[in-house]
Amino acid sequence: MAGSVLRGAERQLSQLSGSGVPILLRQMFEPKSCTYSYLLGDRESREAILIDPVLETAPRDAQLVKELGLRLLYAVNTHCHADHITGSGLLRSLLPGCQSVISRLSGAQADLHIEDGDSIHFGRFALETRASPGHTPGCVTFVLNDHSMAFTGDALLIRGCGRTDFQQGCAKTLYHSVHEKIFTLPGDCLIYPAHDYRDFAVPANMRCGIQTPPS
Ligand SMILES: N[C@@H](CCC(=O)N[C@@H](CSS)C(=O)NCC(=O)O)C(=O)O
Ligand SMILES: [Fe+2]
Repeated sequence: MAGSVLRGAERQLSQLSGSGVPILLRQMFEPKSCTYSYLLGDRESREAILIDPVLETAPRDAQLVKELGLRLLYAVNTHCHADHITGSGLLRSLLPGCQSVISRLSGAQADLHIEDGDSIHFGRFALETRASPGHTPGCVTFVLNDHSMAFTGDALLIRGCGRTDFQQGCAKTLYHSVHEKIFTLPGDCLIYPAHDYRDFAVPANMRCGIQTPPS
């Protein structure tokens, strides 16, 4: 049943935003590209946004939006992805009223183009757009209006950052973005990256690889 699939693929995170207003937050994972997508909703108005959806999991995401009784206003991209096709195009077909969003600097097609300083509103909440170029020139970080959460795309990953060797990447630019746009957030701001690359090889090889008992 779809419900059990959804429960396996999503994670319910913090219930309260920093301002004490209850926000709905679901973290969803797409295993092929190791991508996290984030569904954020206002429990009162039921307005919602989805950050970094993936094409293959767009039907799953649309179903979750319906099950939770949400109205998806925006399918938002932190940047023009190189490792997967965005689900925003399919989501706007599956969920009428949903608009696709990406930065103007990305050069990509979308219903809405955003720039540094723009806010995306859903119910009582808003996401502030912070330009955080370096991985790509059009990368942005989305910060919840009370600064309790930040969605960093590939600018800041888990103990690392996005690569800078293609898509007009620049290590120096990314260094400045991370230090000036992300590290300046409050110390208790929760960081939600776009990927979780789990390294299986090094931990296994530290234990002498895969050991099978002698036959
Ligand atoms: N290293 C990745 C390979 C996929 C990849 O290149 N991912 C990008 C983000 S999607 S454009 C990236 O910046 N990765 C960080 C890196 O250090 O490579 C993998 O392990 O699968
Ligand atoms: Fe990327």
